[in-house]
Amino acid sequence: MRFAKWHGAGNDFLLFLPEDGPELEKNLPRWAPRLCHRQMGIGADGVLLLVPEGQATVRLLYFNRDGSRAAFCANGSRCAAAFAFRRLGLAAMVLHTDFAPIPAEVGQNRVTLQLPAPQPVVGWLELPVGQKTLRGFFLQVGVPHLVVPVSWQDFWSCPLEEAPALRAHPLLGPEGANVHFAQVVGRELALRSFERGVEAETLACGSGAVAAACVALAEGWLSPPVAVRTASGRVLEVEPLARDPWGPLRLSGPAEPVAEGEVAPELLETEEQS
Ligand SMILES: N[C@@H](CCC[C@H](N)C(=O)O)C(=O)O
Repeated sequence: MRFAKWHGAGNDFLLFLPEDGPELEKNLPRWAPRLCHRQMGIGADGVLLLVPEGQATVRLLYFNRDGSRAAFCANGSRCAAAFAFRRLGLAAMVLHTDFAPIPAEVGQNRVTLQLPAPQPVVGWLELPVGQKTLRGFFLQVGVPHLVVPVSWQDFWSCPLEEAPALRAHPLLGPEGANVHFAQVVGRELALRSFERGVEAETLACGSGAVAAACVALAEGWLSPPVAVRTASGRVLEVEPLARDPWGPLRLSGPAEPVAEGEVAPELLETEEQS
């Protein structure tokens, strides 16, 4: 089975077209944990299946590393658009995600997505975690995000101790949320992300970057466009289409190819890996 690996600001993905392998749509929830395993697989944060539907329309299915399906992955969608440009010759397309139809444009070294307004925007919550109470802003950008403002001296190296408890906090409902620690550094928003379905820190989260940028704009921490520096060092740019920080937005950033190859059939045939 043929695969391609790309990363969007360090958030890495395995990409497939239906012709790459048999019954991918049915099998990917089971195969994703094996393919994405960092030591016993190829290694990735998630898997995408691109199903070309019309002239410039691609249905996009996203699976987290643990095999759970998520409605949207912004960095994955940017990588999918760049991959569709390379394999299908599409420079502009609409990606039909489980969240919404997302127009995407592939430029030189950058992919831009046009996103609908975040919804619902729940707002600030006080979340008890152990002996502490943490404040976080809860909203959806296709998938749920909790944005926690911090002021850490060692922002990039500080362990994300509270992240697992926040990610599954009862106040966030049964699905929990992706958790992002955000700090204004100079004119940028520095962001560290702990993702659902990966259950660990990832080097970037595109929809999380959008969520954090909206909070930064609404709270007056920064003005548009917002440069979001991710843990990979790569920067994502978030720009509202109008003045309203809660309206439709544009997200742009790099999407970089890593490898193409064949998945060893044994990887998919072996017993379940943990
Ligand atoms: N990395 C993503 C978000 C992927 C989905 C997320 N892990 C979830 O299950 O909610 C992005 O770039 O948006």
